[in-house]
Amino acid sequence: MSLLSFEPNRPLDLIGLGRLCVDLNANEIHRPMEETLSFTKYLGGSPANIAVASARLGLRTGFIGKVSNDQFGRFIMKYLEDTGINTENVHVDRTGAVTGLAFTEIKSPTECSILMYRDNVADLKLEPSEVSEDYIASAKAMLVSGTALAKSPSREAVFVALEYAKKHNVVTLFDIDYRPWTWQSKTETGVYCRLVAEKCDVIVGGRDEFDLMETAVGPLRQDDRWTADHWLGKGASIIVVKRGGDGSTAYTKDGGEYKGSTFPANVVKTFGAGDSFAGAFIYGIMNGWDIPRCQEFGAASASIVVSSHSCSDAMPTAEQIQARIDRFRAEGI
Ligand SMILES: Nc1ncnc2c1ncn2[C@@H]1O[C@H](COP(=O)(O)OP(=O)(O)O)[C@@H](O)[C@H]1O
Ligand SMILES: O=C(O)C[C@@H](O)[C@H](O)C(=O)COP(=O)(O)O
Repeated sequence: MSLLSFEPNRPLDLIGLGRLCVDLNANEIHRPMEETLSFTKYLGGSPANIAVASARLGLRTGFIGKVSNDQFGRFIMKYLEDTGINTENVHVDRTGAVTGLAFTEIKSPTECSILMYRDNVADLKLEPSEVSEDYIASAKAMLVSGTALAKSPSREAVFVALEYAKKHNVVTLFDIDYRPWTWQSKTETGVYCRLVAEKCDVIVGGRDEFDLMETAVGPLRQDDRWTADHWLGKGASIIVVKRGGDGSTAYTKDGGEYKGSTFPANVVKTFGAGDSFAGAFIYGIMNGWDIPRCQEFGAASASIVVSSHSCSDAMPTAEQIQARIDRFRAEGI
């Protein structure tokens, strides 16, 4: 029995839904933000990064979202198009909303932080009526980012998209993607993420993100097995708990439990690990690989991205990831 069943003959493999933003990554690394003078601009936003990863890996990728009607919005649209991501369901805001910005501080390979500017952002203005049922029906899988639930109308747009996905047998993937900015409280986050998690086939998150969903309604357990059993019991097929440099554990509805390790990296910064891991992991499951191979591919991709300055630009091709795996097998580095 396969864990997930992807409809054949759909024009798109994967659709991402959520924020399309801009990352401004500090050029002078190993300095606090206060002393940083210049930044390099990249496409950003977790689901956007995952869509780029997916397209680089050769999946036919589309996106549902909204960008600002300004230079940043046009930069994002062009980047998506240049990367081969279908933008048919990406709307342009007409209300004067802005692009969300993520300034990144790279103090050391282990001390990285993000400062987000997310007031009146275009991505959260996505209206339910702007989500195309036909577009969703044209894909095999849809990835939803938890941050898209932070405010209405984007929140309702996510639920509408999930209804369409269910109706058309589109496999649903949920990246909890907790970003404290734009949420009112952790309880609000946990409650809405729970409502989405119980509708999804695959749930990916850090231990702290699963904690957030659990503590909204119960005690702090921090028990991966409990977490997995809970969400598998609600109907999910695959749960992945990520633990940074300690790797990941995946649990499957057929009773599987798989520990995924990491690859050595010359870490420049730690952000981007999760998005690259998710993109490559999804590529693996869409190719019908077993879970340990998907985790290995995800971890190898993450080791490449954390060794680079950007997230989106650094997303590797399948050949680059395979070369990373081969090198590790041959040389142990
Ligand atoms: N310092 C690191 N070195 C090598 N691989 C890493 C490192 N940090 C994370 N990874 C890889 O990326 C995956 C996801 O990382 P994680 O930090 O948990 O996600 P997120 O960025 O969403 O918080 C990990 O399971 C691991 O495979
Ligand atoms: O998600 C954002 O809006 C910012 C990202 O583009 C950013 O670079 C990042 O934090 C990546 O997230 P991660 O992969 O979960 O570390």
